[in-house]
Amino acid sequence: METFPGDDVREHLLVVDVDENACEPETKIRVRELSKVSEKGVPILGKINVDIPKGVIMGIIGPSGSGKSTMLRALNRLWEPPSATVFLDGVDICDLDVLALRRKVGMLFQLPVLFEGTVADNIQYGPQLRGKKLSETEVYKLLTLADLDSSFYNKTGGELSVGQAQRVALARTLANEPEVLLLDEPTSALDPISTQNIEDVMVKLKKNRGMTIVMVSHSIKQIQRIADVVCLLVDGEIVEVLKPDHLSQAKHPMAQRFLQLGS
Ligand SMILES: Nc1ncnc2c1ncn2[C@@H]1O[C@H](COP(=O)(O)OP(=O)(O)OP(=O)(O)O)[C@@H](O)[C@H]1O
Repeated sequence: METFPGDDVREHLLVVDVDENACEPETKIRVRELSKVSEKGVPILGKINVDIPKGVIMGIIGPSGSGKSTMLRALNRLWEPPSATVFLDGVDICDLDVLALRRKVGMLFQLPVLFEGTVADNIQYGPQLRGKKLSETEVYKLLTLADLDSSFYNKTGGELSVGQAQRVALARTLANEPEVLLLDEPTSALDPISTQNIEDVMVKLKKNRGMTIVMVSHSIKQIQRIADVVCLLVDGEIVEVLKPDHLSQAKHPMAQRFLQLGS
């Protein structure tokens, strides 16, 4: 069996078998002893260990300032993690070309920022950087995948609602054919219908494409709707990894308080 630095912590790992019939689900992202200390010496992340199985939606929840975004950003090197702490398909992500990594591990933020030009220009941008020109049909397919109809093709950012812009940002990310999607509170600025649209797309991407999705959310209800597994972060440490319907069994006192107050 392949071993990784920090694998001696494996027995302490909080691991959930997402599919109870599977012996050991394939790990897409492996995090080992990931720590971060601020420039002033304040601990932000403390020796995080987690295995993210392939083809699941993992929700990350926790109180404000607990390190959720920092952890997420380490997974595609928006924050550069120390070497040998984050592995994609068993390869240290610090050894990968950073742009190639970010194509494989795409990210969507809380507020979508579209480039100038049309929706189609935005969607074609990533592949174009690699010398690939997406055809009109390919752009339409990506629009459909992000739950947008063909009328959006020639619209500009200024003509879109935040929810529509978020779906364009999603289509733009999907144009790079990522294997993993990182989502940092992707629906916190959206109305309930736009939220549901995005959630539906996530579930379809997992089901139809086997996509691995890691989503930071402040909404416990959202996590319960779409996540297969939940990672609970408190003060820079993972205190629980649970199935969403087992959240009420979280033992950590801060976790319990957070869950009681959460919506
Ligand atoms: N570059 C940095 N330098 C100093 N402190 C930082 C830096 N990045 C993050 N922090 C601090 O680290 C802690 C964790 O931040 P992070 O944004 O990861 O938390 P979070 O759980 O995502 O919070 P929120 O839910 O409010 O978005 C916070 O106290 C934040 O102020």
